[in-house]
Amino acid sequence: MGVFVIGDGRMGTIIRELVEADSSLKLVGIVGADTKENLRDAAAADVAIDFSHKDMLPLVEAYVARTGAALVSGVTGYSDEELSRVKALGRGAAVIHSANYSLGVAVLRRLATQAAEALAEFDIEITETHHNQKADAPSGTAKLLLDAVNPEGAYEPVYGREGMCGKRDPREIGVHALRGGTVAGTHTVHFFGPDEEVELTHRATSRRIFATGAVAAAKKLVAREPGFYTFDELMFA
Ligand SMILES: NC(=O)C1=CN([C@@H]2O[C@H](COP(=O)(O)OP(=O)(O)OC[C@H]3O[C@@H](n4cnc5c(N)ncnc54)[C@H](OP(=O)(O)O)[C@@H]3O)[C@@H](O)[C@H]2O)C=CC1
Ligand SMILES: O=C(O)C1=N[C@H](C(=O)O)C[C@H](O)C1
Repeated sequence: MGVFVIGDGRMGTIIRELVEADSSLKLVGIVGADTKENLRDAAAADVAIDFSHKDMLPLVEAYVARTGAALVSGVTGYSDEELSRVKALGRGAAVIHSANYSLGVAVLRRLATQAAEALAEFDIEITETHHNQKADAPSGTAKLLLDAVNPEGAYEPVYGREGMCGKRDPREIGVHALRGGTVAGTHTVHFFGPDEEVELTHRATSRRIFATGAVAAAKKLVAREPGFYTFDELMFA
């Protein structure tokens, strides 16, 4: 199975190592920011794995449209419009986008939904912590968890608080980003009730878990018909 890796940073480098170490996979190519134009006439692969940057999207769209390669996208920081464009690639190829390819976060998402249903009167806040090189905030995973506890959009997200912001509105969910050091990614969903608190935390101790999950998703995706798939559909169905 031929794999084209898009992005040669922290994630792209690990994915390249995993591909090169797996005898069932063949590295067709890899591009980063300074070599991104190579994607315009790059060789076709069975699957492209994209952990680059939102600004790479037009080149990724062109590559998938030209080659029909399946696409595993892990890029975060997309606008709603850009995310719709990623999903639209599913009309011609098998496509998955997930803000988090770890099995642990897939389970955390389910637990968060269950807790939010059971603790309907509790105040919910989401905190995320990442390394000091992260480009986007809040993390894609924090947004994923926000959707998990707020599937109908009934609550209003509040991104940080400062000044005379007044008492907390029961219909808001605070989302807070911490940045520092080399933290691979920690996410906590807090449920605050009267005299009690529940915290659900996922702590990545290496970004290798995301790369492993993305490669596993790629192997499953290449067997699928064109369409847009979720991580849950591919890995747990
Ligand atoms: N879904 C998941 O499970 C995970 C998702 N991510 C996401 O993956 C993405 C990459 O993360 P990470 O590897 O840590 O980031 P890095 O900054 O280490 O790598 C990003 C890559 O994109 C390139 N790039 C940067 N800016 C641009 C640009 N404007 N146009 C084109 N290419 C660009 C970089 O090139 P150069 O180095 O030359 O700048 C590099 O090749 C992020 O969006 C991150 O949030 C990360 C971990 C897990
Ligand atoms: O940039 C990162 O590092 C990560 N990004 C993803 C996100 O934005 O949720 C996933 C993971 O937390 C690491």
